[in-house]
Amino acid sequence: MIRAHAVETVRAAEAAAMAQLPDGELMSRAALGLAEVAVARLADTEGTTVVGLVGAGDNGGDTLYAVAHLAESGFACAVVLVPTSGRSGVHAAGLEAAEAAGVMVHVAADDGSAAADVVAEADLVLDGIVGIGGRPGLRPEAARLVDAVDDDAWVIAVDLASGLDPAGEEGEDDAVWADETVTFGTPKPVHLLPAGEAATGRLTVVDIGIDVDEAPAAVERLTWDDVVALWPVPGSGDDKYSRGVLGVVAGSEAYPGAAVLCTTSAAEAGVGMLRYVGTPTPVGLVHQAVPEAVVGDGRVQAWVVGPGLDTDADDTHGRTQLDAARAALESDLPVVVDAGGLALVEGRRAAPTVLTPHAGELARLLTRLEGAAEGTDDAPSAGSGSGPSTDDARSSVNRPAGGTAGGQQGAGSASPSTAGDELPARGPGHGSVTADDVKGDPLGHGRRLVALTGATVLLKGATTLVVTDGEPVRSQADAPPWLATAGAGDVLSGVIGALLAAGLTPHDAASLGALVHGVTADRVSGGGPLRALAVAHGIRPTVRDLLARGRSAPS
Ligand SMILES: NC(=O)C1=CN([C@@H]2O[C@H](COP(=O)(O)OP(=O)(O)OC[C@H]3O[C@@H](n4cnc5c(N)ncnc54)[C@H](O)[C@@H]3O)[C@@H](O)[C@H]2O)[C@@H](O)CC1
Ligand SMILES: Nc1ncnc2c1ncn2[C@@H]1O[C@H](COP(=O)(O)OP(=O)(O)O)[C@@H](O)[C@H]1O
Ligand SMILES: [K+]
Repeated sequence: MIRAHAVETVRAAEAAAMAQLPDGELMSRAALGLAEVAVARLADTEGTTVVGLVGAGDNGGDTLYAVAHLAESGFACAVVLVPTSGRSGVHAAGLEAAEAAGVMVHVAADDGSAAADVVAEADLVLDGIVGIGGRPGLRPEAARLVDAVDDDAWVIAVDLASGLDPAGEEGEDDAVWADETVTFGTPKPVHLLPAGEAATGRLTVVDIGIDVDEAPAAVERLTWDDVVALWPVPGSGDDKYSRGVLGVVAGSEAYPGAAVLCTTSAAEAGVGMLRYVGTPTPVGLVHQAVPEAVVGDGRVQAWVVGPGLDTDADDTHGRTQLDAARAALESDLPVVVDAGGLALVEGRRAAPTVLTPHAGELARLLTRLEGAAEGTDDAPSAGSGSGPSTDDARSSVNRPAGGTAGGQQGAGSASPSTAGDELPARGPGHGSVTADDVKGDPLGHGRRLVALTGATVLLKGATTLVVTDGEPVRSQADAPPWLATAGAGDVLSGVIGALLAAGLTPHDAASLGALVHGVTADRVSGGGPLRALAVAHGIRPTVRDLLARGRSAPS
């Protein structure tokens, strides 16, 4: 597991380490580690020239010492001092070390265009403008220098890309876009959260001897090794019931394919037994595609409610299925609620619950529940026409146009959430939340839904966030953009349901499900298009291989 720590935690750990060490030791370790990475990248790129952008704090200090090491190793090195106060504004001892090593020093405040010319010549740029002490955004003098960086230069952000919010909460376009970030001691939240991950580039952690092992993480990311630690592997005393029975209320006459996708992935994830509750068309499809599934209600350990559920159905079969969905939500069993099921959520459930919205669904749910909490009438039901807004141009999440469900051969159409995406944008207004609002602050909006429902909220996207009250946020970015395809969410809900039925906590089931779903998509895609059904069929070999990896790893 990768664990990222909040700035306060890092500063406390640094203070504890510094109390035991000679002055300047931590900075010296940070600078040496940074210089070693820079040397390796210069070798990879056959670069010879280095420029350090140096701000007013210790981030600039790290950079000055690192550039001094690089100059001593024979590279042509310069630094540009960014603060308007010039030399007097930067780390004095670091500047002295750089000059002693023969580094050229340029003061941006004295001659900005000459400094920009120097920056433009560099093969490798060290961004030491600000680190964990930075406020989001770049000042104009810094932004001009950053703009001058050559497109082919390798940009290493020192600790974090300057301009980003270290906490990763606030989105900020005006920031350095790094090829790589060299961070010290431990990753910071910004490195793993959607607001900063893309601008962070490749993440390298340099050990400087601070101890955060016992400190709570702010953000976590499961890795392949966690599959071995968390995946429910049956023992010799198990039977199908003890391994967990999953009930699935999914699919409808309007969207039958979602039932196939969801039950297929639950079966592929190795659930002990599957019960399926649906209307005649998806029942027929599930019989064919997943003969293991038992059709009809019965005792289960967990439910998946909602993929492809038609909450507007008013025929007898549809109403019976909706009754089963509501009964599952009212039960004291763990439930994964996805797509159409989200429209049935009225607030808190006492039992473990995972809500799996994408940005548009989260916007609609918040609008409805917050409207209800305020006693306003601003509470649209699913399918009422208040769909998510158009894509945010800044977002890397290029959701496909809605209504692409025909791409699932033989599986009928996917979930109503997909159809809902075709609906017109709901503009910002009284009490309403838009999909763009959610994309602009995914974590903040996820937390709002957690506060309203007490559930674990899994917010889907290029980076999938799993938010649970009292737990570090889990952030998974394992999938290729090809996974943005109709029905992929139906597959995810089946995997999470299987894990909940086996007894995992909602937080572990959701994040482990997202990891395996994303890794499977990556394998199935192999760099090209994928189908949701192929992802569902890829779950079993992916889990097998991830578990085998653990068995073959040295203890
Ligand atoms: N504390 C420690 O023991 C260690 C700290 N290290 C380095 O020290 C950094 C933290 O240093 P500081 O606390 O001095 O803070 P920073 O160097 O991150 O930044 C603070 C300075 O930047 C200015 N500033 C803030 N936001 C700005 C913005 N948007 N544009 C321009 N200037 C801005 C502030 O006025 C202040 O002068 C870490 O990120 C890391 O690089 C490392 O040397 C490892 C050890
Ligand atoms: N740009 C992207 N990169 C990687 N994965 C993505 C991206 N966009 C969406 N996804 C993933 O694709 C899946 C889409 O699910 P969802 O939107 O619920 O589709 P559907 O409702 O059609 O099943 C989610 O797991 C989501 O995290
Ligand atoms: K930086």
